[in-house]
Amino acid sequence: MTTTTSRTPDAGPTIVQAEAVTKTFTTPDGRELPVLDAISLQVGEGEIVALLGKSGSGKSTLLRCLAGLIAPSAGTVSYRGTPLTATNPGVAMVFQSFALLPWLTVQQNVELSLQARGVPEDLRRERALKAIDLIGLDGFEGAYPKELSGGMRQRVGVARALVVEPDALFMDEPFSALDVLTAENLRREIVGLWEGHEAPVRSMLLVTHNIEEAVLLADRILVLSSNPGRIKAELTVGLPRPRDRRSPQFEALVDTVYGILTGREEAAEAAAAAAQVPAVAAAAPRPTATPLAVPLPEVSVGGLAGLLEILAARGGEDGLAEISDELSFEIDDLLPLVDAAVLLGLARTQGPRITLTEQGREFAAADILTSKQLFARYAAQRAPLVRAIIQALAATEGHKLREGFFLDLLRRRFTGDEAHRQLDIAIDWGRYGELFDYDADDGVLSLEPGAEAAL
Ligand SMILES: Nc1ncnc2c1ncn2[C@@H]1O[C@H](COP(=O)(O)OP(=O)(O)OP(=O)(O)O)[C@@H](O)[C@H]1O
Repeated sequence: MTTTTSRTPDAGPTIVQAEAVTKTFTTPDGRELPVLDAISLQVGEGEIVALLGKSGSGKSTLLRCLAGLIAPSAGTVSYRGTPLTATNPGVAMVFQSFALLPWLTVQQNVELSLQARGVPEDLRRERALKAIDLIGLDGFEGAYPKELSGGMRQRVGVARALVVEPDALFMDEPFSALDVLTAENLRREIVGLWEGHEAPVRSMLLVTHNIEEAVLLADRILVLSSNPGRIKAELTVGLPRPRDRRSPQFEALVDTVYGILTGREEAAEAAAAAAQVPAVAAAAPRPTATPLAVPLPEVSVGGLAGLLEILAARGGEDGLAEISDELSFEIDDLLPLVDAAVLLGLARTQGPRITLTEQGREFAAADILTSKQLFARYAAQRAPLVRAIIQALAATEGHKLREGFFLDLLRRRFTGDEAHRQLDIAIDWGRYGELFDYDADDGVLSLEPGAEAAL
């Protein structure tokens, strides 16, 4: 499937273009992992574009393909009409991790980009000082990264990208390692520089998993779906800047994007309505769902129970924006918890609202023993990895298996770290439901008596 996106209505000529970009990685055991599927997009002069998607949807991979840091498996990336054969010459990057060299001063770090481009020393100095000044680091030219706060280090990251006066500034989660206030300040300053035409760039592409950040900054938002990443939706943000997070239009757009990100559940509801069965049943994984096709959301049982209790206390239904506001979380932080509740049939979502199901109400109100029994049933029936572990242990003499068996299977789809995380979550869920146990000393999983009855 090829997805082509349009451009912001008044964007100028195209700077970077992707045509049917597909990227497949090979996992350590030689399996193919499709991450991007035939993505086409354009970034034009005068626009800020945000790439939004859940963790693992391939946002960073797409950004790196567009920057020419990695080559697509198929499809083309062009810079001003010329297909890339190496690093994109029109792009400078800002990374989440700042990526500064600790043994160089602020000024030397900033000059580095120019040195790499062969700019003579006196011009390097002049341009670096200008960029440092622009981003508010005047007076810190001689400081080393370790002497700076996180926010100041990221300013150096931005100065180092701006100093080359790139056609396109690419930013990969640039604010997510910063505290809330520092991140907000830096966002506003970057938008200020963009609006005032002081930043020497013609376009920006921002990777983020933060919905509000995307709505705050972008002219256009591209939402990526996962497994593999495709462009699921494109939205033009027509709000005037500076944008007010509290305005009804802003909140409505955040809600819309949230609804798109959780569209999976809406599709299930539509299917359920057509089949006249309860939406929860339709939202549950089909019997064919495998642990590789339906990963477990990365949440603990405690976190999940917390969300359900909060919802129960709010009458069983509320808007996710309202819940996250009250808890001072970003709405995105709630997403894995919401995914887990939906996967287990404990809640359903409709656009930006979440509602407890009957099972969810029962679980939230249960005493600890009952909640363990209920959880065991939901996890065994609806969480594919938990189900697969019970079935595999039940089929083995002695009802024991080494973790390596499951890790090998998981590595067919996930990287090593992800495979371990998936198994850790399944063990957390299985232990809580007293379905199986895990001995960390010898890495062996064993079935608890009676666990098969939960299947
Ligand atoms: N070099 C690589 N080799 C193998 N797999 C990779 C490689 N780089 C990324 N992946 C996998 O590709 C998928 C997408 O990763 P990517 O970092 O692009 O997603 P993302 O949307 O940016 O995620 P996040 O928001 O968590 O940073 C993941 O499953 C990841 O493990």
